Amino acid sequence: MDNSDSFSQLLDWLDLKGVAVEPRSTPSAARGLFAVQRIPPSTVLFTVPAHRLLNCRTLAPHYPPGLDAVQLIALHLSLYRPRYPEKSLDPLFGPYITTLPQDFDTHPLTCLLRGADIDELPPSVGGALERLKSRYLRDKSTVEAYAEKHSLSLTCDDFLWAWLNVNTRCIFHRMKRERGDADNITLCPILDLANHVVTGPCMTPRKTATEIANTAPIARLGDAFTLLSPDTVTEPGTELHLTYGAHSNRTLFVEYGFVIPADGARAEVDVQDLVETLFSNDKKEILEDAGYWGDWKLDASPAVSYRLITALRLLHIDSDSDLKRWWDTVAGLVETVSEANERAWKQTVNDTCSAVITRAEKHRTVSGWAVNDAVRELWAEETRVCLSHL
Ligand SMILES: C[S@@+](CC[C@H](N)C(=O)[O-])C[C@H]1O[C@@H](n2cnc3c(N)ncnc32)[C@H](O)[C@@H]1O
Repeated sequence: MDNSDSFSQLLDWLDLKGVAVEPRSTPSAARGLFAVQRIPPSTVLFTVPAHRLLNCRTLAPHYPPGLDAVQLIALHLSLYRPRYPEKSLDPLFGPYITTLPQDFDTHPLTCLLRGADIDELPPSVGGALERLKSRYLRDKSTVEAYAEKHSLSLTCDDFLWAWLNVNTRCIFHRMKRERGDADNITLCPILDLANHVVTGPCMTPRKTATEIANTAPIARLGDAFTLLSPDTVTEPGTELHLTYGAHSNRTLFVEYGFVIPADGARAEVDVQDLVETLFSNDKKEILEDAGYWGDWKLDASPAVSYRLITALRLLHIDSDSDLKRWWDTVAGLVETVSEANERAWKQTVNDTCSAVITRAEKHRTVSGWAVNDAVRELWAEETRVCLSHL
């Protein structure tokens, strides 16, 4: 939003006056939301009426059926992407769409699609980014087929911009009867200018009546969205944050394109790619049957995830009687298989940590990603976590 008028036009469109927050530039996150006055604890910052939220209910009346919420919102945004410095021509949500980021050139998905080398990322990060790319390509092909059927004109570049807006800016909002429905999302003006923090004072959405009743909204367009200030006093000039979730840096990087520096991050390493090669097919099948295949992590506390311990205990079993004891550990009937087995899996953790550190050493220089610093931090985090285990 280069044009400082855009925010006041947004407030006019939302029919909001005296809002105690405004967007300002930040050194590391483009824009953020800042207090313009002293704000008492847990104060209503603003309420966005249901018809100004961009979601499956507010868009459904304007499109034939056939798309899920992500696809529908992304389609709508891509049809009305502003040609900066021109405003969005959308008669429905133009003043809001005009405030969206101009591009996502530094987002890892954009870098990957433009040819960045996935091997420069830690393997678990690369795997997560490949999965994000698959989600994107699936949505893109669904929306392209829909657009062709309904004679709508789309470009790839605009769809990527739109899809990344949805992926990085949507928030949970109850739209459907089931709480777990993936369509329970919305874009919400103003709120989507808030950056993420892990801990500390945070704004929170006020629970809607629908959410409290645990049902679908009664109103056709769903509920309004009210944002509350943190539960402590906010001084003027302070940045107001949201917490996007208890995400690892891997998830923050892949989904949102940033990482939290060492001291604030929930540091963890996923060692599946190194550990899975150690297993025979038979043992892999046992782990799959037991529900313990994959999602094997270490953190810097230093802790080894229970899933990884369980898998490594099985790795070091070579008799039927020990296998029976292993099943007993899974069932919670005994604590361990044997002392020797405990020593063996701990040694495998050590060996794995050494391998992770050696691998990270080889990736000191990274060049292909617009967010090279973030990539370096991901490698450094792998080293830190693994050193804490040695
Ligand atoms: C919901 S938007 C927040 C507003 C955004 N900064 C803007 O300028 O429009 C989410 C995006 O903000 C950035 N972001 C959020 N929290 C951040 C943080 N703690 N550090 C760096 N960037 C952050 C990331 O680019 C993320 O994809």
